[in-house]
Amino acid sequence: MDETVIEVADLRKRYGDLTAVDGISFEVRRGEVFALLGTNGAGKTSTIEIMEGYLKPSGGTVKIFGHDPADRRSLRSRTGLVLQESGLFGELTAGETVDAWRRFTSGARPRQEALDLVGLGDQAGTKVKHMSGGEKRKLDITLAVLGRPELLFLDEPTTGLDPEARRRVRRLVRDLTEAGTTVLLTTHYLEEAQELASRVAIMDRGRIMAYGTMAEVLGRGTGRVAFEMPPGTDLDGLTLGAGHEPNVTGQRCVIVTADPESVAHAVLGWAHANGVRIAGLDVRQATLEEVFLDIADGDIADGVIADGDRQEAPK
Ligand SMILES: Nc1ncnc2c1ncn2[C@@H]1O[C@H](COP(=O)(O)OP(=O)(O)OP(=O)(O)O)[C@@H](O)[C@H]1O
Repeated sequence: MDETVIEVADLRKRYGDLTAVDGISFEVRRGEVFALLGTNGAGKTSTIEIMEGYLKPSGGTVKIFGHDPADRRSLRSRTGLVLQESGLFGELTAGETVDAWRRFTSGARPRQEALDLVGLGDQAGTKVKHMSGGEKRKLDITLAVLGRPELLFLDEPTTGLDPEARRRVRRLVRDLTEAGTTVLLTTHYLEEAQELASRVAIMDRGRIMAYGTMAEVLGRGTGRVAFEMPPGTDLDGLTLGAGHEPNVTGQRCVIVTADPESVAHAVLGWAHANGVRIAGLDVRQATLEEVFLDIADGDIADGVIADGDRQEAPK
């Protein structure tokens, strides 16, 4: 199924003279985790707040399930939000908080099930004001998924959580998407985005600099293929595409490439055909963090990334 849940077209947001969002376009499809990433001040929060219906765009359009996000009434029961700043009441316990939200959430999960989802099962009786920052974050997530939303906005959901709690949230996100929930995720933990997201947009200074499937975006960075070979091996027969120069130090050969899988195939074919025994073959794709840093450093500047069969140049 390839149904569009969020459609953003030529979106702009200006604050006085400052252009925070500079004509961006992307779409989020049903059942995927879409990561919206970016440098500080890139315009992510502005974009998300427009998608959530809290902020008016200066130009362009956003559609959520085909509706204007400002039409909160049509969307409230279908979307869940985890905002950066939570609005919990200190005097209520975790259980009372869930009960209060259950009253105006149709089809809400039972209290215990909701608290167990994020590992707060033992803390139903703890007052919010006595909870740690991470525990409050977990409660925010509980409330966001209470009504089993079709679309979940997770704005830095794991900030302040310990590694075990972050793992639990990752598992929860995977379970939710397996059950058909669409997730729009922002995070500064790029490993987390790489693990969870099927598609990604990376923003810098109001524009989208990289957009596509995770594999397409990772393909923009530089990976490498490295291996050991017997002394005196002749590399002449190893045919690699343009721009791929083997770098040999002693018995070790390193090839820097944006397409490590194709290069590894070529190396294995060459070794097999020439009876060369190679060892320690190491094929490494760029990480999302490396691609992100290239963008932040201005090394990826044109920003045109294929988005599967729908080729689109992000504006
Ligand atoms: N209400 C506002 N009035 C004026 N400028 C604003 C306002 N909100 C955001 N900005 C500016 O717009 C730009 C984009 O901000 P935004 O919060 O959308 O970025 P961000 O990508 O979420 O950043 P971060 O990762 O640091 O949270 C920044 O330069 C910010 O200072």
